Amino acid sequence: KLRKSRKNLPFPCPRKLPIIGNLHQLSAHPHHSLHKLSLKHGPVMFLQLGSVPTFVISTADALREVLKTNDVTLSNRPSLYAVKRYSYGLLSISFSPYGEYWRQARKVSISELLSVKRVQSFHRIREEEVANLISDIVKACSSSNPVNMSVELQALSNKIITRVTFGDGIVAQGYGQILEETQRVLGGLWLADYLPWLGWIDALTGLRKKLEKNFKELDEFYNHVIKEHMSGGTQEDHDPSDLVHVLLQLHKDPFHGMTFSSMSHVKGIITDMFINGTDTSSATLTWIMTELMRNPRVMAKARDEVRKIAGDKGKVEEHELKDLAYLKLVIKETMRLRTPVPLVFRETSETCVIQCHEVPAKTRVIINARAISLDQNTWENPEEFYPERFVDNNVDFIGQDFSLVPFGLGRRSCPGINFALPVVELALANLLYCFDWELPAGMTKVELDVEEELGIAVHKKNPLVLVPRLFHCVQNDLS
Ligand code: HEM
Repeated sequence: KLRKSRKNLPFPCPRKLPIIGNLHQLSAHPHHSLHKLSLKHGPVMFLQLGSVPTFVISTADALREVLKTNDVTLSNRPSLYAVKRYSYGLLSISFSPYGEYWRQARKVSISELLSVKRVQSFHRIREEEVANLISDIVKACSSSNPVNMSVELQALSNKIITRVTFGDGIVAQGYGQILEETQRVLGGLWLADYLPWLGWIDALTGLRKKLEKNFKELDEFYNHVIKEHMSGGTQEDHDPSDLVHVLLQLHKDPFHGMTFSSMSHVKGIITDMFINGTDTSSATLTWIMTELMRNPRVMAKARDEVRKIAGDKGKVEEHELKDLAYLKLVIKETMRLRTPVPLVFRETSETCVIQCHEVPAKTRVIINARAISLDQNTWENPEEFYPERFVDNNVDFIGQDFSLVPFGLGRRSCPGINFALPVVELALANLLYCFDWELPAGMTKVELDVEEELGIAVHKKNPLVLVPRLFHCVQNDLS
């Protein structure tokens, strides 16, 4: 029986405070707080985050039940203040509302920017950047210095995504700081997103000014890149074609030009690539190294596999990745236990029915991917890092059975999975092949305090610092 919609929806809901609702119950790690609340209030709970009505879904069964009848309605995204600006008025794939523009932009991006063939064309960039990373670490080996792996891994994924997106000529011109600031501003807490009527405080605290300054710099950077590409400045070295080059071709194409009709459309998609493609891969790699340090048995097994496959030739090459079965299990298990994007944000596009109750349009929906990975009803000993759990369990990354959703699921699932995995696999395989890893003197276990930016786990204040020991098959002078 369908019950009428109400201001306070009749779902389990933790106690609210006036004005801020349930905001005070979220810690610096919202996915942890939400997980804890869900254990008490149930797998589908209703929160009032400021003035934003929000559903939180925390188990595979609940996700299956809710999406069974609401897959399309829940394929919308909330439009957040900073996101609107950086996506040139919601023209990115990630943030555009569910509808014709999103459908076309996503379809074309999957076939032209993130296809297996396109990703394959960037193998030289991946191999060069992984070789640079290894060579930096080799230098640290000779001086016995510890290495800040969080910084190294973030630099690796930044360099790869920047070269792939903007082309080689651009990297040297040092725009990294602008892009880093963009990520910081996007990750900030915007009152306007939770209490719109208090949004003016974002102006008082200087957040809006920061955004406008950074957006102007970013836009100038994009204009510069686009001008260089149009004038052929960086086009001569276009093997492979970088993503800006491909987007400009699509913009000129009479057929696709309808989708990418203005430069703002092109810029919206560029933002998609580097915002989604950087911290996600580096967070994954940092978590994998963390879990391997905590689990020496798994570290030894993964390292032995890699060294057996690559033999004594001094490095692992991309064509060998397909043979690294255990390494893939390690990655999958890390994405389960340490889900790098723990919260997936959606919004209802129209009124829908959830558990027999009418839910209005524009209700925010948070899928707690981390909580789903820790659900006792789905996973045996869910807190244990045990890659072998996937040996006889074919559950995939892409959420088809709802129990593992690190890349989201359904229509809005991550289209960058084929881009991300070769980066993660190649970097990890070489880190394990080239070095034995130890904790710095005096440290007995790995402690990582993880912060979140944009919902992505990052490790900046308390980075992962490790001491590498060179494997004898690797030359100690790679230069
Ligand atoms: C380990 C790396 C990555 C992880 C864990 C990850 C995770 C995610 C998640 C959880 C979502 C939301 C999905 C949903 O709503 O169901 C998403 C969306 C998205 N990701 Fe990724 N991602 C990764 C890498 C990448 C890369 C490398 C790119 C592109 C270069 C990318 C591009 C996107 C885009 C464009 C969307 C928005 C899709 C849409 O709204 O239709 N991602 N990603």
